[in-house]
Amino acid sequence: MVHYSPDRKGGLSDTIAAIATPPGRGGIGVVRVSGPLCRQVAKHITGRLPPPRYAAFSRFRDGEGETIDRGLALYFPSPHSFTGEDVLELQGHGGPVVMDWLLSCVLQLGVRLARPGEFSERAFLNNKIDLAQAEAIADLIESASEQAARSALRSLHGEFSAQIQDLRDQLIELRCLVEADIDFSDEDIDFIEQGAVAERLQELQSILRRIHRSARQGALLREGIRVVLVGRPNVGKSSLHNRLAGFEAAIVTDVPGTTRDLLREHITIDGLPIRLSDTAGLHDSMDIIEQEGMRRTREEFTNADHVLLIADDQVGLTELEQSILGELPDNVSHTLILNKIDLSGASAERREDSQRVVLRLSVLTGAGMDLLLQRLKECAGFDGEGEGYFLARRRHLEALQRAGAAVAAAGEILKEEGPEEMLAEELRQAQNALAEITGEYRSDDLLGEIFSTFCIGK
Ligand SMILES: Nc1nc2c(c(=O)[nH]1)N(C=O)[C@@H](CNc1ccc(C(=O)N[C@@H](CCC(=O)O)C(=O)O)cc1)CN2
Ligand SMILES: Nc1nc2c(ncn2[C@@H]2O[C@H](COP(=O)(O)OP(=O)(O)OP(=O)(O)O)[C@@H](O)[C@H]2O)c(=O)[nH]1
Repeated sequence: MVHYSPDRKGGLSDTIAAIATPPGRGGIGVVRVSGPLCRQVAKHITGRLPPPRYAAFSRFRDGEGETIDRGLALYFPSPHSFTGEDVLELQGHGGPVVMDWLLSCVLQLGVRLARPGEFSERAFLNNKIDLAQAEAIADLIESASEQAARSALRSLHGEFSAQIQDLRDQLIELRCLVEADIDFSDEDIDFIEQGAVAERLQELQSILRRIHRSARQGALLREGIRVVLVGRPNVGKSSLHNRLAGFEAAIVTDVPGTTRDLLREHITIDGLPIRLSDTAGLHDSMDIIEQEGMRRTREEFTNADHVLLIADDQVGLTELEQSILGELPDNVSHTLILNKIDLSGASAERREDSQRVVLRLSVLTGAGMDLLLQRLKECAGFDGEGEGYFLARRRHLEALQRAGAAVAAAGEILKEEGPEEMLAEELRQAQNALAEITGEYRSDDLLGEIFSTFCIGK
């Protein structure tokens, strides 16, 4: 991790450059430059200033006049560029040597190397994009599925920000009304009727809930859920893992205790990422390696979102499964899977009692696997529709929750006919929480935290 030391005072007046394309060999590679020195850099390297926003085929030369490469130069004069500053792109042949040479020539002209995320940070500081949009750029680059990418793109286009902004405007309007009422209270002018305020608070609450829901779905697309497979040896954990993962990742044998260590895999079900871990079979064993494996298994399921406890349908639940069920933490949901129905003769089914969901299936034949996929999506709270999501981050969910809590508190104050000043204060809190999402209300620490996780050149 590159240490992030924001120097925002003079930070925006210097010129930065980085290789914008991924490291290694590629068909094309791009060196991107942003800041006031772009014009000079263009003249030095290409011999002229390319016409604004037109790709100009040029010869790139180093300080000695030697040709580095021939490529396209693109010049975007401020403010009509990605960063809002003058931007120059030198698009050459992708290859580490050519790119490094080109970059080092640019850096000799008084330009400094950009920090990770610094181009996006400048776009943010120059009001080209807001914070949620900047985050969406990173999320788009890192998205693991098409659905995740689509959701990130919606945020990048400003749909998420627009909804947040709209909500904020409504909060501000309501707060102004309440504050006007405070200012004129001794003159006995009733600007607002209590019933009307209550109604508007409720409306705001329901919009907040709707946004939170789309954002939570989006966060699931981004982060997924952690699922752990547990069960006694030979019940079919590794087979299930492989079936879910779609390829032979774990070693499957009929010797009990084959899986001695943890196996982790990232899979997606209809776009929902699942971090799956297969664990050592749980049993009372004297083998020191197996005991260590079992200790890790227990550790793994205490950190899980969901546990799939697998048993053999022919055997059913024994004391061991009962004791595992007893060990599961309250906040970890679980499903009991009775496997190998092809041997027991039962048919695939889902049963539910007050304590748990039980699935009967066969990993070998695939019967009942659809029930399991459905169950996993249900546990994640994922509806799989894929439309209308925002690829939100925890930070956004948390801010939405705080805004919701403040609106709820405002409603309480109103109901109990508490002081209007307190009501206005809660509305202000809600408004600030929302402003954190788009970055209008922020700390430098937060910016550092966000942009330092970006890749170089972004
Ligand atoms: N070659 C190249 N491709 C790229 C980028 C880039 O920087 N360079 N991008 C980098 O992420 C993305 C595109 N993002 C961009 C965003 C804004 C502007 C821009 O010039 N905006 C001006 C003009 C807008 C207009 O003409 O409508 C502006 O906002 O004023 C350019 C690229 C993806 N592809
Ligand atoms: N008939 C039948 N056999 C199955 C089924 N699922 C798994 N098996 C078989 O059961 C045996 C054990 O499967 P594994 O997946 O290795 O079991 P495990 O629970 O991971 O075992 P350990 O690694 O020892 O903990 C293998 O021979 C599998 O082919 C099933 O649904 N039906």
